[in-house]
Amino acid sequence: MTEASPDDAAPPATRCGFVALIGAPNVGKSTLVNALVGSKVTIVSRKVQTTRALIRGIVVENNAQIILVDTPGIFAPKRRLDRAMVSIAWSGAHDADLVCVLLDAREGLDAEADAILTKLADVAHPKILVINKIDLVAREKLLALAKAANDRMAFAQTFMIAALSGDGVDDLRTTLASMVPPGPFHYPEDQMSDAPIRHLAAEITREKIFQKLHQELPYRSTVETESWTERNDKSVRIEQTIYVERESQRKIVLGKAGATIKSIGADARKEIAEIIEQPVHLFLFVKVRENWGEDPDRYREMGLEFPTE
Ligand SMILES: Nc1nc2c(ncn2[C@@H]2O[C@H](COP(=O)(O)OP(=O)(O)OP(=O)(O)O)[C@@H](O)[C@H]2O)c(=O)[nH]1
Repeated sequence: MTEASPDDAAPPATRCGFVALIGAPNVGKSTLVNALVGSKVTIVSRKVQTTRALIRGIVVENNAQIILVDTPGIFAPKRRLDRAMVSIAWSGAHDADLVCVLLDAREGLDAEADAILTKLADVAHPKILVINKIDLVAREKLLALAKAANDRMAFAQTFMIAALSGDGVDDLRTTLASMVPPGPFHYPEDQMSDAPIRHLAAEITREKIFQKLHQELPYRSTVETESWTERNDKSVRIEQTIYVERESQRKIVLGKAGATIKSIGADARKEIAEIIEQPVHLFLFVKVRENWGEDPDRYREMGLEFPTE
């Protein structure tokens, strides 16, 4: 009879860690989170700075749980809201086990990328260079960019990917899984995102406002889920408020005879219903709140600290 070695009895070794994605606005962080997770967890938009709060995607790969911290694009902060976004981005980088630095293959080491690399010198965690949007540039240019970035800063690894098509994303996922530290999973295995579903539903409505209104306005609006009621027939009644800063903006969101808000609501309802796999009744209200950008409560709702400076 052979005796079982202690190893046979031990559970399989797991790994778990936080990976911060850092990069200039529009570099493709949200697209990458979605590609790594394999399901839509954060909103993606052609406009810059759509990601306000710290939304995580969670990936399980080869006995490892990778918790992705999708930070807002880093940029020179002027308004209070912008400063809150920048400060949360950097706290994400310092708290994470690994940092993925994203560069846009087309933009290369432009002023924004350069500022990020300078700031990253203070972050002690291993850094991985991810050059995204490789579908848009020639191979020689990519190699030159990889070299220039590595000359500038020591990266543990360099990846060239196209987050949109998924090219190179599997390799990156496998590498991240091997690099996060050993430890138990922080979240149940089937969880994709810890963004509360109410928050995700508000993000979806905000995404629809972006899509319908191609102007400055969406940056001046915020959406909150006020109530979420499960009904006996398995449907959900959701009430959301869209805050804008001025009456003129409220009129734009409503549209002629309410046409714009109706169409925003119809699109948002459909997508929320698909995600929660339940019928949804969505009620949208538009309220004017002057200077909501200076109201601490609105920040709390978005999961941001209110900067006091
Ligand atoms: N051609 C191409 N476009 C991409 C790729 N990845 C992302 N994009 C596009 O780049 C734009 C910005 O992507 P996002 O994922 O919203 O960028 P982000 O960095 O999260 O932006 P912020 O939230 O504003 O910081 C979108 O139009 C994407 O479709 C890629 O691999 N190739």
